[in-house]
Amino acid sequence: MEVVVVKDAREAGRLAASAVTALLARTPDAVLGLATGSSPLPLYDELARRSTEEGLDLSRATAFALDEYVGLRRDHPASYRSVIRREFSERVTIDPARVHTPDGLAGDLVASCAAYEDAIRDAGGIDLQILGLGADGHIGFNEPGSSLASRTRIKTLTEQTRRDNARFFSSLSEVPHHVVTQGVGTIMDARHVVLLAGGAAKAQAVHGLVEGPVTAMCVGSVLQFHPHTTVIVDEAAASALLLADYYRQVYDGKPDWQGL
Ligand SMILES: N[C@@H]1[C@@H](O)[C@H](O)[C@@H](COP(=O)(O)O)O[C@@H]1O
Repeated sequence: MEVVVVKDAREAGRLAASAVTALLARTPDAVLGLATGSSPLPLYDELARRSTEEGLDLSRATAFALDEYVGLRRDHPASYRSVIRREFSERVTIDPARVHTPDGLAGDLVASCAAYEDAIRDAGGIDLQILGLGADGHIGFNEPGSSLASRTRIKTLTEQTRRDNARFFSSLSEVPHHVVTQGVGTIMDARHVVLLAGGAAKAQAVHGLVEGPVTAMCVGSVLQFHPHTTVIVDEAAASALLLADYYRQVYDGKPDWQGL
């Protein structure tokens, strides 16, 4: 696991965008995994800028979102389908037909979760998975106690996560209780994971993820078993890391050609 401490969210976005750009240069038909929440927004801004100003080409890429609320209408501004469209698909050259979001309105949610797993597999698996981090250590919507081998399925949100996400809704009562999320095992299958976290509210979760024991109580800690994870954090989110100076030293001494 590589930990990169950056100055601010913009720098985090630029660094993550460079990983996406390098991947697309090698593999124009790459499969991206997309996260929602506020942490990846500077990344999507930078991808949009590179598309407009530098000709970054996503026309052959495919994307799969991590999660979706159950029962929320598709065109609700807080649905992850809407967020991914607004922040990503409509601002880059990707074919909208190749941008997938779990279906939180499916009549048969269990079958729809299995179909989502099949679609990821049929696309060749995810090359680069963007992740945020919940204050309780969740990735996707895999709340504490999630099976570390889980696949795409229905989960119940904790009240903490509902409160955290209420800012995207007109009131807390509007936040759904249930979601569909890629499982922890699904995320672990991605070939490269780039996790973005910023702000002091994430400091303990970042410490647990990077330095804590691997435990379903901090689901992100399972990434310690992942062969290629890059954790990009700002100073505040890095503030509880015991080995922060060491991570800085490692990154500063890294040759440019290595990339992320
Ligand atoms: N399902 C999303 C997660 O994928 C995201 O990582 C988390 C953190 O969001 P933020 O980046 O806004 O702190 O929020 C939601 O719970």
